[in-house]
Amino acid sequence: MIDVLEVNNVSYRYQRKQVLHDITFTVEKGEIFGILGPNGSGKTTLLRLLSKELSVQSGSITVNGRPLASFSHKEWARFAAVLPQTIDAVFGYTVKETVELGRYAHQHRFFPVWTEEDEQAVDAAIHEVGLAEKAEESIERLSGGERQRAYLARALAQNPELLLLDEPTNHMDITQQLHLLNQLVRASKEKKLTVIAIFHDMNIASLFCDRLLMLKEGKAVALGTPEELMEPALLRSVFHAPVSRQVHPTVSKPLLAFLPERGLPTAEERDLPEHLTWATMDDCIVITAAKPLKVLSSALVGSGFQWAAHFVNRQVSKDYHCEDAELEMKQYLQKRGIPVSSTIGMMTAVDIHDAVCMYEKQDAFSLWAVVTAGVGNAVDAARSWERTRFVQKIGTINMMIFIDGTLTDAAYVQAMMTATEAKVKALYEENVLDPETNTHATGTSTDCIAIAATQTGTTFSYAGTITPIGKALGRVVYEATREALRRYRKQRGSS
Ligand SMILES: Nc1ncnc2c1ncn2[C@@H]1O[C@H](COP(=O)(O)OP(=O)(O)OP(=O)(O)O)[C@@H](O)[C@H]1O
Repeated sequence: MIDVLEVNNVSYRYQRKQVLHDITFTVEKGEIFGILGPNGSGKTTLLRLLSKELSVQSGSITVNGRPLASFSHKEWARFAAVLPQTIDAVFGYTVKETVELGRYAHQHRFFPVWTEEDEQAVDAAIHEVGLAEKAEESIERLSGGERQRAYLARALAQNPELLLLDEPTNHMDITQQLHLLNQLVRASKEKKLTVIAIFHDMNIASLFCDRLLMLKEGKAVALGTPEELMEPALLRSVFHAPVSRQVHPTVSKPLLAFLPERGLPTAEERDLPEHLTWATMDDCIVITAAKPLKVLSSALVGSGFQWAAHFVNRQVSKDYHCEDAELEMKQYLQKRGIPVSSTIGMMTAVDIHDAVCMYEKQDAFSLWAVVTAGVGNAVDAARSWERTRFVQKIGTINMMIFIDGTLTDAAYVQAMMTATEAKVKALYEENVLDPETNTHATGTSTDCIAIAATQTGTTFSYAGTITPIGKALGRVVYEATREALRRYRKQRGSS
C-alpha cells in the first residue's frame, strides 16, 4: 500500500491555546479515513492543516513524499479538494456556475480556455450529487442540504486525488447521506480517490470508513479500523456517554447505541404480574406489557432481537395451511388492532385454553413462563436425519418466558439453552416418543420460544443452568411443559 499522506508529530496552537498535540498517522491511497472526536477536540484544525489553510507550526506533513508546504497553490488545488464545514454562498451564481469554479485549478493561468473536459467534469459532478435538475437554479435558493451537495460537486469537479471533507453529510437527509457516502466508497475503490473526512455520526463513520482516528482534547487517543475503535470503554472515556456495541444486521461492521438516562424501575415495574396483562380471546392469548420488553425469539412474527409489548399465541385449525404464514399472521394481527411492529406472534393448533402459566419470584428478579404443548409432531433431534417423509400434525410447543431484569446478549442465548434443556427433560419424563423412530422425542418440529426481559433492575450476565435465572427458568419451564403435556393428552384422551 502507498501512503499518500504522512503526518508526523504535528502540534498546533492558536495564540496561546495549544489545540493539537503530537499527532501522527498515515493515510493510504484510496483509503476512506475518518476523523472523530467531541466538539473542540481539534478535528477541524487538523483538517485545516491538511488542506494547507493553516501552516504547520511543529512536526511535519508530507504528501506523496513531498512536504505539504512545497506545493504551489495551483498544484495543491489540482491535487486536493476541500469541503469545509461552512461556506458562504456566492450569491448570484447558479449551481452550475458554482461547480464550474472547481475547474479553476485546471485552467491555464494566462489563457483560460473552457474545454470539453471541463464541461464533462462539471456535468458528471452535478449528476453525482443528484442536482442535475437544479443546475440552473440560483445557489441561494437551494436548501441547506442541496447547497452542501452543490459544494461537494464543486470539489468533485476538481477531479482531485485527495478529498478533505468536514462533516460532509451535514444537513443531508438519510437518502442523500447514503447516496453520497456510497459514491465516495465507489470513487475510492475505482479511481483510488483518497478521502479524509470528519464525522460526528459514529455509525456512519463505522459503516463507510476503512480506518478512523479518534481525537480527544487535541490528542490522538485511538487509531484503527472501525472494529478496533468502536469499543464501548473507549467511547465512554472520550464522549462521557453510556454506549453499547451492537451488530449490523447485514454488514460485518459494529454499530453503536447511545443509551439515554433511565430512572430506576418502580416497585410495580419490577413485579411481572403488575407489568403484564393477560387476555384470552376465542382463538388467541394476548399478553400485553405495560412497557416494551427486549425479546429474543424464534416466533413467526418478531423473530430475532426485538422490542415488543404484545405477545400473541394464536390457535389455528389443525389443517391450517398457508403459503406465506408470516404475512397471513400479520394480517390477522392487524385485523385485531394488535400493532405488528411491536408484537411477538406464534401459532399453535393446540387448544390455547390449555396454556400453563408458572411464576417464580425471587429477591433480584421474577420470572413468568407461559407454555402451550402438543406433541403430534414430536421429533428426536438426534434421529430426525433418518426421516424421509414428514406429515405435519397438530402439536407444537410454544414457550414465552418473561423476566424482570436486565439480560446481556449472552444471558438471552443461555436462557434459550436452559429453557430448551428443561423442555427436553419434561418430554423425557412424560415419555413422549418420536413416532417414526420410537425413541425419546426432544421437541417438535415447529417449537417456538421467546425470552422477554424488562431490561430494568439487576443485570444478569448469564442464565445458564446453575445461575439464579437459569435455576428458576429450568424449574418453571420443566414444570409448565409437563403440565401442558398432561392437559394436551387429557384433551385428546390419550395416555
Ligand atoms: N481561529 C481560532 N482561534 C482561536 N481558537 C480557535 C480557533 N479555531 C478553533 N479554536 C479552538 O481550537 C479548539 C479546537 O477547535 P476545532 O474547531 O479544531 O475543534 P473540532 O473538533 O473541529 O470541533 P467541532 O466538533 O465543534 O467542530 C477549540 O477549543 C476552539 O475553540
